Amino acid sequence: MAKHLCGYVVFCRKVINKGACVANRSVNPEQILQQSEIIYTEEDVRNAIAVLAKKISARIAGTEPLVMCVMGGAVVFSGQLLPQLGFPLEFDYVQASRYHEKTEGEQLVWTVEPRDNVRGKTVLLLDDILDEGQTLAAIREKCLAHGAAEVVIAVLVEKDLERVKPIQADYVGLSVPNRYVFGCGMDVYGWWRNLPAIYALNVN
Ligand SMILES: O=P(O)(O)OC[C@H]1O[C@H](OP(=O)(O)OP(=O)(O)O)[C@H](O)[C@@H]1O
Ligand SMILES: Nc1nc2[nH]cnc2c(=O)[nH]1
Repeated sequence: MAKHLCGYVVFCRKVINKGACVANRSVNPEQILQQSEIIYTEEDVRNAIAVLAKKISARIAGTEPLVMCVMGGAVVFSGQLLPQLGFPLEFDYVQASRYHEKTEGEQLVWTVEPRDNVRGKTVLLLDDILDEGQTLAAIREKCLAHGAAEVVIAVLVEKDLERVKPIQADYVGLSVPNRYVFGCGMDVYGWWRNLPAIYALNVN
């Protein structure tokens, strides 16, 4: 059975809790963009992903990994990285959210959890951003609880918080300052995941 979920059509997966995927209409997305600052260009992002693809390939080519996209933020990163991984792999996704179109994290809400296809596999988790680390720590734990042999984590960006996090990524494309960032899959109040560059929100 097909379900419509946040613009994606999802076949035959149990949807635990339909996440809030509606953009905040009380903000003006054009104004937000004008008031923000570009911190990485499209070319910076492309170069960073090419470097990540080489490093990841050197580590997991030959393991026939299960690559898991953390929806929805990692959709752009996954889409750009996957064609550069030149070895056999399987693909799946999970969905968990704790920002809910806001700029501060709250409790993690699961929409699609990892399932038994992770058993015995090298799982490559792809996410757009590692910020406080709570999201990826929870996903990794569930993958291991379902019997994953190992979990390798790659993120497009990591936020520099200057404090210890509950999880470390194995591969980080770009480092971002401690500001709310968007573009390349990352939203700002539910908008602008489609931007090819990375921006930082200016707070007045
Ligand atoms: O390291 P953390 O502080 O836990 O934050 C990182 C998470 O935040 C974002 O997801 P979000 O909750 O915004 O959901 P989304 O993927 O739907 O944007 C992002 O995609 C990461 O998964
Ligand atoms: N879009 C976006 N999502 C996040 N999730 C955690 N931190 C961030 C951030 O800075 N930007």
